[in-house]
Amino acid sequence: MTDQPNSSKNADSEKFNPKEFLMHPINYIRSFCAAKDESTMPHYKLTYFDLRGRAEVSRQLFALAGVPYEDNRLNFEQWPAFKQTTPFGQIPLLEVDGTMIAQSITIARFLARRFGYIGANDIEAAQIDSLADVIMDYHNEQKHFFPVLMGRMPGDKDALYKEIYEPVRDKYLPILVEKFLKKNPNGYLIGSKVSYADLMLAEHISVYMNVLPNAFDKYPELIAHKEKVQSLPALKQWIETRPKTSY
Ligand SMILES: N[C@@H](CCC(=O)N[C@@H](CS)C(=O)NCC(=O)O)C(=O)O
Repeated sequence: MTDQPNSSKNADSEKFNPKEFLMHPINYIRSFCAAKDESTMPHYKLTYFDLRGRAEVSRQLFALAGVPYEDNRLNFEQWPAFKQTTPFGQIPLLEVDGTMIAQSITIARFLARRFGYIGANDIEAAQIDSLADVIMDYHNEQKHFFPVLMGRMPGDKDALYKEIYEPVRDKYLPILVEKFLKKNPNGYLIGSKVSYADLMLAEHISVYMNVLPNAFDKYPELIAHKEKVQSLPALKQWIETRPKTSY
């Protein structure tokens, strides 16, 4: 997208046409607003590998909000050169009209705030942020298991499941179930609308269930939560049509 077509489009859309307005006032106002929205919409570019991984929650937020973005997926040959251009040498990276924002949870939180997936007020937002942080603690405590589970690193998957995954799972997940899901009749972690923390949790359950179908048998509430979140129409459509990757 260049500046030139946008600015001329904007100028055209701002020329008031009284005849058209009197004939079709509602349509006229609608198309005026649409042209204005399009011309002022930021350009979003989200760069990551061709994986769901740390970019998927942000991609899901774009899908839920119906906001267009550039889903830039690098292959491993492209990575070394791109790495030099990033603030911290890692991806995901979000560019908003060229300004770089790094760190997956920061990106997700930023989009959630912009698009309205971070609770109904600042108290709910803080609770949702704390849940996102605790979900990251949970991921970090079992980070040596995940690459082995996915076959990316050698190791005894069954032994690590018992030694690392089960204790970490049973330390964190009951808290999410008992203190949040069971207490909220809306079926989300917090409040009455899906949040980016719900997306983080549902994505984790979904990735693990593909490889470990019985991993959450003890926690049917988490499976129900994943189904509820991933059945939201815009999200369902994204999940059905997104590039197919194992995680
Ligand atoms: N805390 C960072 C971690 C980012 C991270 O570990 N990115 C990995 C891909 S998942 C990466 O860029 N690896 C390539 C490298 O470090 O050269 C975040 O959540 O964004």
